[in-house]
Amino acid sequence: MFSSCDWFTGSARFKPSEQVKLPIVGSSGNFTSYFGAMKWISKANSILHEGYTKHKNRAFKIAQLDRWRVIISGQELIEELRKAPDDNMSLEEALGEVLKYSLGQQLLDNTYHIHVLRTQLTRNLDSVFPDVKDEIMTAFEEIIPSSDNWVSVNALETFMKIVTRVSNRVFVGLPVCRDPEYIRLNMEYTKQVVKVAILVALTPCFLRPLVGRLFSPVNSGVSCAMKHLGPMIDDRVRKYALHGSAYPNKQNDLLSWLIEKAQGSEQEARNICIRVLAVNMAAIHTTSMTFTHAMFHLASKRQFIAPMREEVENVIKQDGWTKTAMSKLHKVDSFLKETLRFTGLSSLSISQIALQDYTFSDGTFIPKGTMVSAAAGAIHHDKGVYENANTFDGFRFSGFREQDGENLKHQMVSTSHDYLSFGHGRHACPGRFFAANELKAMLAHVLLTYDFRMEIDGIRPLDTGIFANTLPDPKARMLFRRRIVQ
Ligand code: HEM
Repeated sequence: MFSSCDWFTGSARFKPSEQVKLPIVGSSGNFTSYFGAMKWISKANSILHEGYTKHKNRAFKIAQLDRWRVIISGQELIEELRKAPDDNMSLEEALGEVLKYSLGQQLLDNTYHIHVLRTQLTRNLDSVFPDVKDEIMTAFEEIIPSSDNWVSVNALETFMKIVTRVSNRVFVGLPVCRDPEYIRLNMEYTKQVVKVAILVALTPCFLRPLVGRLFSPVNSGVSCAMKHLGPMIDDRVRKYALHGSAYPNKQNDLLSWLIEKAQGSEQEARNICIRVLAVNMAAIHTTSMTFTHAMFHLASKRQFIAPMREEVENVIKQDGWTKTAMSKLHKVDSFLKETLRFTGLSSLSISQIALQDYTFSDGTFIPKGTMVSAAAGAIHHDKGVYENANTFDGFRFSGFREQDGENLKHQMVSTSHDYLSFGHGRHACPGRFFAANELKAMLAHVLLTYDFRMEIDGIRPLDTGIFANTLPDPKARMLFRRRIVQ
């Protein structure tokens, strides 16, 4: 039986799998565990569901090509995992396992950009909202013109372009956020990093550095980003050095916030570009796939359209297009949260690697070097956790929010041990407040501006499962036309 990371020759720091004394789900013999690991690529969701059904609220292990992964569920274990200190259980280490080869070690060694997202980006949501709204209106009108005739578009690609523009209005500002080459760079960079990460996961450990060197998109991505951002960064760094943080005509965007927080060589334009690309990577695919999933649900379950339109019209009439208005869109928020519950992007969450041997309070022993994750997808579809869990109920959470004292708990951004789409705890997604705001504004705009339907009317396209991810059909098309108000 293979040990963690002995996919041909593993790293010595990982202990043999026999020390992970847990029930196995899937195959277990020497040959069959590799077979089981191959099955993980296309059948991860059903393997996880089987494991959860048999071992709910406890731990089990599954075979992956390079290691065993321990899967946990239940309030106690999940709360314990999220509270475990970073020098015991590490997200960076888990991400670094593959991303260090595709994305580079520098981002993992210094994560100040995450702090910037948690603080400046989130605090500035109010002040950047007019830009977000302006970019949503302009991008939609240019990319999906609201004509009297139906216009057919590839949904995922179209939404990704719009999300890239809108996000980058706040990341780097005008005019770069509208530059087609810059948009393509950010869309392709992410795809390339994910492809290389998958290639790395399928490669024997000793060859991984070589695969990273040959295929990592970092150098070419940074060269292209420098063309668009380099002179702007140099100019801002100069002004910042001369006048301090309140220099004249300072733009209120991620680029400025990064420059202010960067220390030493991190202030060099090339290094700032690496951070901007990394934030785009975390933001664009997650947000655009979530929006695509939501639109596929909405176009195939049309009963949710009229109540959300009414809500948006009422709230905008009262508060205008503002961040405050977005926080009052309870039905829209609920619909997006239900999308993340029902078709979450990943069936796993809060993945961490044990940096030291760790024993959970129920006695589950996790040897150093073991990857541990929570069974998010299975929890989200557990009838014991969510009533009618296998039914998409767009207003499930807005209903709860009407009850006394329940308002905040059921917001899209509120994480918990049974809602894990943004992770949970210290490392919960730092961009989720921005993402929720952007997604709500986009959905509200679409509801008021367009009539829309699936190309095959009323039928939600099938999702694709790869590893533990649930991706919306990348080929599916949607039709849009100017909304006819009845
Ligand atoms: C609907 C959209 C999004 C979803 C579903 C999502 C989901 C997640 C999840 C599940 C994690 C891992 C948390 C954990 O393991 O505990 C994460 C981490 C992260 N997300 Fe998001 N995310 C979204 C949007 C964004 C956006 C818009 C940004 C940036 C503006 C962003 C930046 C990040 C970063 C930097 C991390 C790593 C955090 C760390 O290492 O501590 N995400 N996200």
